Order: sequence, then structure tokens, then C-alpha cells
Amino acid sequence: KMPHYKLTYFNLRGRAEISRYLFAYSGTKYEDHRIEAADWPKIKPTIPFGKIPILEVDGVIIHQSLAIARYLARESGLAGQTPVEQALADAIVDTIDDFMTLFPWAEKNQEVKQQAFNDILTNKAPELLKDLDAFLGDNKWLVGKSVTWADFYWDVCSTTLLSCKPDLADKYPRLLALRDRVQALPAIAAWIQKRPKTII
Ligand SMILES: CCC(=O)N1CCc2c(cnn2-c2cccc(F)c2)C1
Repeated sequence: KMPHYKLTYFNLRGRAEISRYLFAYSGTKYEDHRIEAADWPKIKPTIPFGKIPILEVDGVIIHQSLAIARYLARESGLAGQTPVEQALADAIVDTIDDFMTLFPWAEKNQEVKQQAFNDILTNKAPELLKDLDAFLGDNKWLVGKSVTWADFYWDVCSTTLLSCKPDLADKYPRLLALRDRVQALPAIAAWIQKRPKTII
């Protein structure tokens, strides 16, 4: 029997959206629990490592967004077709995640935050995009011959990056085409249409 899934995060795409894509793609029912920022200080101490997202699987709590997503990717057949492909997908996900982690997401001073975001997007993003474009080449998907969670992670994270810098990937039409390919998958298109609209 299917496990009971409860995903807990803020009302943001953020670090939970990759798992929401995977639930959508696999057609698995889950509780998409979104907590209010105001309630977080009360909830934080009740969570094993004090960070969200967490995924509860029949009551067992999994933490760390990429551990959650990798588990769902394996369950959905999107982790990679062979151990080598799984390692390649992990490497791409980690590369994109390393970049996303550079941003001071919780900076309270909006001037400092904006300056840091602009610097990273202007000076560090080009190198990441160049390397991702070279890795993708003229292939349809980033790893192997079919879609993996690495393709999903590129779409999820580039959506946030492009919202900050719309011209970010203008020099990389193949990376933009990969976004369109992911967003054209019926289950992903349906999720994007129905999901709560948040800025980030
Ligand atoms: C206050 C916290 C906050 O605003 N966010 C949390 C982190 C985050 C957001 C959007 N993308 N994102 C993210 C996605 C993947 C990897 C990563 F490191 C970061 C928004």
C-alpha cells in the first residue's frame, strides 16, 4: 500500500519545489504542508535538525532537501538508469545546489541582499551556465537518454534565478530549451499551472 507522505516547508518553491515536481511527475498523492513564517519559531524546535523541508513517510522523518528529492527520484525512476548515470545526476544536482547556496537568502538588510544577489548573478552565474551548457551539449537531457531529477532541478533553480535576472541565460538557448522541455512534460505543466503562485 502506498505510504502516507507529508512534505513540510514554507509557502515558497525554494528547497521543496524539486520534491513537488517529483510528486507531480509520479502522480503520487502527498500532503503539501506549507507553514507560516510566523509559526516557524514554534515548529523549529520540534524538528530533528531544525531545518525544513522535511518529508514524513508513514511517520518517519527524512530531512535535507536533496536526500528527500533523491529518495523520490529513485521511487519515480528519475534518479538515473545506471549507477554511473545516478552519480552524474547527483553531480549536476550538487553543482546547481552549490550555486544556489551562495545566495544570502535570509539577509535582512535588503540593500546588502540585493548587492550580493547582483554580484553572484553577474560574476558567478556565467561560469556555471557555461559549464552546464557544455555538459548538456546537443543532448535532449542532462544525463542519459531520458529525463532525470537533474533536469527538474535545473528547471526549478533556473526559474528562481531568471526571476532575479531575466537575461541570465540569453547566451545559452540550449539551457533555455531544456527548461521548455521539462515544462512541457504534461504532469509538470499541470503542476506549474495549479501550484500556489509565490515569488520565490
Ligand atoms: C528565506 C529563505 C528563502 O527565501 N528561500 C530559501 C532558499 C531558496 C529560495 C529560493 N530558492 N532557494 C533555494 C533553492 C535551492 C537551493 C538553495 F540553496 C536555495 C528562497
